[in-house]
Amino acid sequence: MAKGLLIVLSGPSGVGKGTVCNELRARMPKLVYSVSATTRHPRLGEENGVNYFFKSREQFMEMIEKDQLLEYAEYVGNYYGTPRDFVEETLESGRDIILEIEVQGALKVKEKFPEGVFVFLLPPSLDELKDRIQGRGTENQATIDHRMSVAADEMRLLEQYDYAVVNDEIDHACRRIEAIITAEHCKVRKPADI
Ligand SMILES: Nc1ncnc2c1ncn2[C@@H]1O[C@H](COP(=O)(O)OP(=O)(O)OP(=O)(O)O)[C@@H](O)[C@H]1O
Ligand SMILES: Nc1nc2c(ncn2[C@@H]2O[C@H](COP(=O)(O)O)[C@@H](O)[C@H]2O)c(=O)[nH]1
Repeated sequence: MAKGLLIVLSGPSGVGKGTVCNELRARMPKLVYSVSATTRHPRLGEENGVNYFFKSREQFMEMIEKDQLLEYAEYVGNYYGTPRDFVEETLESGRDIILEIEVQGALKVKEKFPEGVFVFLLPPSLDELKDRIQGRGTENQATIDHRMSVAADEMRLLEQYDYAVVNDEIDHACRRIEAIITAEHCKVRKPADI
């Protein structure tokens, strides 16, 4: 059986990765979502095992030591990582999986899975990015400033991705990503790629 596609959706904080990913999952019910582990505290309404697996630092370090993470990164004071087994089992079963992760982690995934599909989500402008992260109202000003300060560096890594999608309107961004996934499924795979 052919393996599933590993799709990595990345981009700066506040660009709309979570929003676009939720909409994509509604449109593509067979698309599996990778729930990450994090040491960040839950936001209002976030549920353990649904939005994230919320871990203490000690628990997260144990996951690293036991090699349970496909990748992990420290981002603005917290650790985030992708549980390995779930991703590998999903791909083996022929289903597509989407990872919604920041750029350092995405590039580590690329080293391990160069055949993955790496999509960078861009804001229409930096002002709009700031408005979105501020408008979400989930972080304090210091955290927003910190996240914005790393956004410019993150966007410089765009050229390492396969696709760039501007999240101007959610519907447009989703249509573009759906088209990318469809095209990737139609791609002729050379023996060296398999
Ligand atoms: N196309 C869009 N137009 C206007 N607002 C948007 C759009 N996409 C997302 N938003 C809004 O921008 C804010 C940030 O979106 P979201 O939380 O999905 O970003 P994110 O990239 O997942 O952020 P983080 O990396 O910090 O988790 C939310 O309030 C969301 O409703
Ligand atoms: N490298 C990883 N980054 C991840 C993972 N899960 C989420 N993220 C990214 O972290 C930032 C901050 O997330 P937030 O929920 O605190 O706003 C954002 O860019 C996420 O996409 C992961 O497993 N690995």
